[in-house]
Amino acid sequence: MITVGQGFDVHELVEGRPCIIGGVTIPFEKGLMGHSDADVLLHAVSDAILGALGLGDIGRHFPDTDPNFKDADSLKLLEQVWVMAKERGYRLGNLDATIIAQRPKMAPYIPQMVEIIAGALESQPQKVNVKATTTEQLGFTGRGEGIASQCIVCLIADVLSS
Ligand SMILES: Nc1ccn([C@@H]2O[C@H](COP(=O)(O)O)[C@@H](O)[C@H]2O)c(=O)n1
Ligand SMILES: C[C@@]1(CO)OP(=O)(O)OP(=O)(O)OC[C@H]1O
Repeated sequence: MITVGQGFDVHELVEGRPCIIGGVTIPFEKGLMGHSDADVLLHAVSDAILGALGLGDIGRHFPDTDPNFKDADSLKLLEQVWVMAKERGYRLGNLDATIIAQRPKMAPYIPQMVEIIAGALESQPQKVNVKATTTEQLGFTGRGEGIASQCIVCLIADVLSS
């Protein structure tokens, strides 16, 4: 059986916060604002998996009103989401994600992001694709006010036929 899900997230870029994307701390003059560490890519990945499972979104499972998730490591949240997928018998088919940011340049950090996401999903890096695009200086991402990410995921459950 195959199920697919998609995720989308946005976080504001502000001064005085670390810029953590895909589990990688990227040297940059600004960072992402959020209740958690605001890892916009891992949030989109988590939402895509939860969508594929029909389980809502990360805000439902990890509310931003809960002090337990203040400055939470989004990789740990993704690992908890992955437990939900495994409990239902799923493994990763493939995942494709896009980071939408004018700056910083993501390309040097993408291989590390892929390794981190594949590790969290107990899968091979070949099944995880992460890419980046600017918006040609248009819109809130183009003005550097925030960073967005989107992700689509395919999960597979092997069912025995009789
Ligand atoms: N924050 C970003 C945005 C883009 N890239 C890479 O640059 C290439 C060109 O981007 P365009 O928006 O002009 O298509 C793109 O292929 C990305 O690989 C990046 O590293 N970081
Ligand atoms: C992750 C959570 C929880 O700390 O907080 P934020 O970092 O604000 O992120 P958001 O993308 O709004 O998603 C859900 C939240 O509940």
